[in-house]
Amino acid sequence: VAYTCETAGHFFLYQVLARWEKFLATVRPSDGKTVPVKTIKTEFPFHGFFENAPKPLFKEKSYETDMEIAEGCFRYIEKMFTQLEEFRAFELLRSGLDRSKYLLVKEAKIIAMTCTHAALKRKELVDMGFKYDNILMEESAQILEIETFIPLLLQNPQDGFNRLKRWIMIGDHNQLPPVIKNMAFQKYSNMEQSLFTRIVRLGVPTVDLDAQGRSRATIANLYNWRYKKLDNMSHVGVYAEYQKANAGLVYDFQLINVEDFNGVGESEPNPYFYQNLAEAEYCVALFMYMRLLGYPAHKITILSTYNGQKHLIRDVINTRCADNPLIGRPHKVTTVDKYQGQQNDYILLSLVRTASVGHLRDVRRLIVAMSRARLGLYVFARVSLFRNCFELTPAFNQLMIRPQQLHIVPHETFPTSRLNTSRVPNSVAIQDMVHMTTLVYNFYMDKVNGMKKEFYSKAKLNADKWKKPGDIEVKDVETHVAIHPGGDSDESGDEEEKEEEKMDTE
Ligand SMILES: Nc1ncnc2c1ncn2[C@@H]1O[C@H](COP(=O)(O)OP(=O)(O)OP(=O)(O)O)[C@@H](O)[C@H]1O
Repeated sequence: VAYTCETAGHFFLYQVLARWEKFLATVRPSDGKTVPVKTIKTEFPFHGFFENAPKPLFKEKSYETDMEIAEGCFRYIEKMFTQLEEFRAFELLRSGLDRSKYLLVKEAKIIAMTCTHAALKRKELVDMGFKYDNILMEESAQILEIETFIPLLLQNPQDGFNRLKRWIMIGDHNQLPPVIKNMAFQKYSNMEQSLFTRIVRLGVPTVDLDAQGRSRATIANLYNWRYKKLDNMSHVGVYAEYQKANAGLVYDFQLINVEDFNGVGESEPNPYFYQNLAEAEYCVALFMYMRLLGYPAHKITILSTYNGQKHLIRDVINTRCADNPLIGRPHKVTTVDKYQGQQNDYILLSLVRTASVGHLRDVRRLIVAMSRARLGLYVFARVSLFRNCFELTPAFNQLMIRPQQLHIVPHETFPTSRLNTSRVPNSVAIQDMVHMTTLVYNFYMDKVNGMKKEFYSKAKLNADKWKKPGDIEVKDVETHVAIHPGGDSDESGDEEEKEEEKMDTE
């Protein structure tokens, strides 16, 4: 009770402010009389508090200067109590929700929320007296036109005017639009057109990004044709990670043809739930291969263009490698649509379909898929199907310049010092999915056997070194010996202890 913000408030009022006002009454000149400079120093009531301040506190040269110092000191004290007053609400508001609401309305300078949250909580926010001047809307080409307006209406007008001053929309109409499940609404009412896209189509001036800083230049070529002007930022050609090749792989991007496995290509166990087992196995095999070479799992993402395939790939991973500490899981296994706005160093992409192109025919989906990788993009697909799709040709023409079999560099480990531009003399072309899975299995067994061998030879070495009790020589101690037999003031001492101390200070 003694140390609450409330008591601090009373203390300020009755002890601090009262003293300050008394001080002012003494030192302020009245009726044209002058007050001696010295009076400020002698009457100042907070000498004790400013004990640690550089001395002397008052210069005693002019009345104005010393008065300014005194007022500065008081402002310092006053600020502390003002802050305590601001925290006072937290003594009363006990639940996390109440506290966050208080912060939201009174303190927060920047508030982040989704448009869906804004829609759900609109009434609550307006009732709370929520206020804001600027809106920054990210991925606004992916928001329904009607939803775009909700964030603009989270506060009541003041004197008949909306206080909103600025609205910045960031988005890319070349990537995927909002999701409309009903086909009639989507196509015939054109509900999938966002306000952002409408504004762009109407010719409203926009600020266009003219350089990308994510992908290698070679990978950027797969999608930059879709933009008016999209160069590469300078660091993309300069940083070492962009200059080095992808370890164990000949190319930085490749389209890998996947034929039927046991006579099956795409399958549709439920309506619109497309799967392709051969591609799923191939993707996972490449992931396992990369992990065995030393690629970190969190740098690899597996994408597919269908939800069904996402589930199948997850199943394959759970069966083959998720519980294996040598391999584990990739950073994410998800759909291209869900991955819009995200990126990773290496993307393995499964296009699933083998009978018809399906919804990849929408170039916006292709652009999202091609633009997620920083350093490596490996696309698994039925080449004969996709190469004939007119809409996709600018990307597929480039993909098809390279061989359509995965080319690997055996025995190279991650990270490699090989430059991305250098030629690889002894690469191996993978014939098909079965070839890859067999190779990965053998590679895995070799690695495990190698590790076992190393482990046992080390164990043997340790066994050779084993000493019987009494074998250890007692050396003369040269360093300081403590007076007490249990005392340990030895400077050169315990490494572990030093580590602990270091960690403590950090
Ligand atoms: N100025 C910069 N310097 C260094 N790297 C940059 C710079 N700008 C962007 N990048 C790199 O590019 C990546 C992509 O940037 P960002 O996520 O802002 O793009 P975006 O336009 O939101 O992409 P998308 O919407 O397609 O996902 C960043 O993660 C960063 O690695």
